Amino acid sequence: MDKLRIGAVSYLNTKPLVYGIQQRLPGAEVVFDLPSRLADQLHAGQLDVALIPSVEYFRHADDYEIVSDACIACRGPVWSVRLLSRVPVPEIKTLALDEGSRTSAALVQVLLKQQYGLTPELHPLPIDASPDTLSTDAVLLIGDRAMHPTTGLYQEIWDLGDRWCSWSKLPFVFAMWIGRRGVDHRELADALQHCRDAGMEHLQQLATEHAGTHGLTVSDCFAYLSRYLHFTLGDEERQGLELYRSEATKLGLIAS
Ligand SMILES: C=C(O[C@@H]1C=C(C(=O)O)C=C[C@H]1O)C(=O)O
Repeated sequence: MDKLRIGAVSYLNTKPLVYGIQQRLPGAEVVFDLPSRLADQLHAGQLDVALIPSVEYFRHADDYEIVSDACIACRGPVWSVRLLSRVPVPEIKTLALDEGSRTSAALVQVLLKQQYGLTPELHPLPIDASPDTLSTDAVLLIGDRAMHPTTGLYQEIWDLGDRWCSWSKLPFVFAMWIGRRGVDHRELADALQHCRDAGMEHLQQLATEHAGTHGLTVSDCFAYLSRYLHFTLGDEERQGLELYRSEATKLGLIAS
């Protein structure tokens, strides 16, 4: 039988979800990449299961199913998903979107439309380009590179987790483990849940191990993993997902 191919996000936020994954799934090949690339690889059949942006699940809901209750979510500020605006937010006309993102790329459009009636012209922010090299009014940044103090001059900085949760009074789910419908994922679901549970029990160790390489203090890294991020898809997270889906659908952002 071919090796099971699993795709996981390469950011710090995923460390607790993949704790001990290779030992728990010795027969699987685990690859790490940007969320947007994982979504494309899963869609192209190059991966069997992947941690992909939640909006991509909605875009292919007929083919996909949620494999595990392990996810990347927040219940308030998330820290690593930010809108940096060089002009007052109501004046944003051009917006660059982080190439790694799909969910937050849609979320920022939902929030700008909802709160200020804005439909900015969109530009890509390539993964290796610094926001300082672009002249758009605003930039959406996600993942590790969104966590650091900014170098440019900004009028406003939004934490998208905070904005969503304050408005909706519901959590926000950025990414989920997704596989193809009709495949028996029970064993894998069990393994992914165990990895998450083990990761949650070792957050202090993970913070100590990864703070330095991410330019964070151990206590900030621990706060990010333990207070900002949430890793379980519960009822409220599902309600948040449904609301996001309907808001994104209204703007035509779900059709793939
Ligand atoms: C909280 C985050 O969630 C991420 C955001 C994603 C998106 O916007 O598509 C996808 C996967 C998650 O890793 C983050 O990366 O900072």
